[in-house]
Amino acid sequence: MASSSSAAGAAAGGGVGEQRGSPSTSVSERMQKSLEDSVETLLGAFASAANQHTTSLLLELWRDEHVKYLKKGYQHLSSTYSVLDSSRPWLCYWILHSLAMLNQHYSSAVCYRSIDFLSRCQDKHGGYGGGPGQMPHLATTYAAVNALVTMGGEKALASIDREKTLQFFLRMKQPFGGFRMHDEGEIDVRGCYTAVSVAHILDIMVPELLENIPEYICSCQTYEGGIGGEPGAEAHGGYTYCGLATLALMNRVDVLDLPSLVNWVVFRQGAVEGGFQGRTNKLVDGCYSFWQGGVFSLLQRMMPELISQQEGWNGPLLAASQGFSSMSDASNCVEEVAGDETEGSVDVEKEKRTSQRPTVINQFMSTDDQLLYGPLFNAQALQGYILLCCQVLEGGLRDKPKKSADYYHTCYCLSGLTLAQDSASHRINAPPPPRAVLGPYSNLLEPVHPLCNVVLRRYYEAVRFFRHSPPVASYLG
Ligand SMILES: CC(C)=CCC/C(C)=C/CC/C(C)=C/COP(=O)(O)OP(=O)(O)O
Ligand SMILES: [Zn+2]
Repeated sequence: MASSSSAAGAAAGGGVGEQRGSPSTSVSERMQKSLEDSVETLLGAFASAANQHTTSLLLELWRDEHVKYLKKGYQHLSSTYSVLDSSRPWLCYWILHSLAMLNQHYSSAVCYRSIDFLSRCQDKHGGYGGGPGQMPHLATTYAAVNALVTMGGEKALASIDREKTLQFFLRMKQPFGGFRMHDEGEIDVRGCYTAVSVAHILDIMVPELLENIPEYICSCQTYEGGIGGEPGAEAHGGYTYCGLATLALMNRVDVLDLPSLVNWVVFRQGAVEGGFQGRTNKLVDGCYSFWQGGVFSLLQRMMPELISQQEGWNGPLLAASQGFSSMSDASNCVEEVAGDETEGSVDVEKEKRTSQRPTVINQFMSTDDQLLYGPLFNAQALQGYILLCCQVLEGGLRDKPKKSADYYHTCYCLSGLTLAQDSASHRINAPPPPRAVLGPYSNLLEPVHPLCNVVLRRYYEAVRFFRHSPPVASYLG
């Protein structure tokens, strides 16, 4: 694609063409056709240079190589990445989460060592720094907590000081709704997301933490429709994911102009490559498979809100859900979590009442819950980009061909891959139909929670664990 603002990723059925006021059928049909062609184009290019056997090998996820690459990295965590000395909880998270998506189990020695290391990164006043003794930072706090949730088990989860984490978050909180990333640090939408995602998992979402966040994120939505890092900044996939996920966690996506956001993000998928770019006129990059793919995953779960925001979108958007049931009865939400709550402190009745609205967060309260709508992007083309262009034969995944693999891109390419595979599932946590998985079905990864990006079964374990923990003192006022 080089630097084109690609006509890609449109809703099947052509919502984008209509929204722009152009002759909708021909534009949307052409866009849809171009998306459908993109995997074919990639495969065709490879097939002409290789025999059929090689082509099917290229569509395989090279699990063993990736696992070897990740395990080797984890063994040498302290020495290999001295440039990332202030991001060591990130390395733990990227590697452990990648292994979890690949369904690899860690030895108790690895867990013990990791919990001990992350505990030494935990500041005595709350939050996690980039290494032992370093200043606590919201981003490394998110990474450390997600790494501990990914390992799971009481020792890992109980090592997090919830009370002090909340105190740290409240110290970073600004009255207008933003968060500083660290003491004296920058304020941007990452701060809102990292604080709210962690607060959601730890069950410390107190009202004063959430005050004015929706207004702040709303002020970061740009004329293009995506979300920038701060008011006035350019719309970018990383910040759009952070902003949308934060609001979804708070059930406040109503403050955004969702049709405009959809209009921006559908054009971020490369019509030729199938991968995503982070912003207009930039190159596609494997890591946006998650940041932009995650935006799509969330939008797929907030279609009723989107439809209600713009009349006239019902036709094209509903067409995008072909093959999906139109609306499910959400009343069976929370059964999964509620079933385990009998002796716990969760107000099941309240949960059930709020679950009548199919919000993103409610849709994950039950592993039984239905996905109401199909994806608004070309999930096959994205899988094609990840498998064909981002895998490195020696192990690991990358931004794009000619770049080297690294743990950040390995984590976010795999996170995007699993979301793309799951986007055609009809139920949360149910395996997708074979046609949804590009390449052999053995490519299928463990499902992740699109709001927190941890494997789904560990998300449920952590949510149950913290809901059964005593309320933090700040809660009691
Ligand atoms: C949870 C958490 C901390 C999320 C972070 C989200 C995220 C990835 C933000 C993107 C940051 C950014 C400005 C990248 C642009 O880099 P670039 O100019 O090198 O890339 P580009 O050319 O693709 O825009
Ligand atoms: Zn990248």
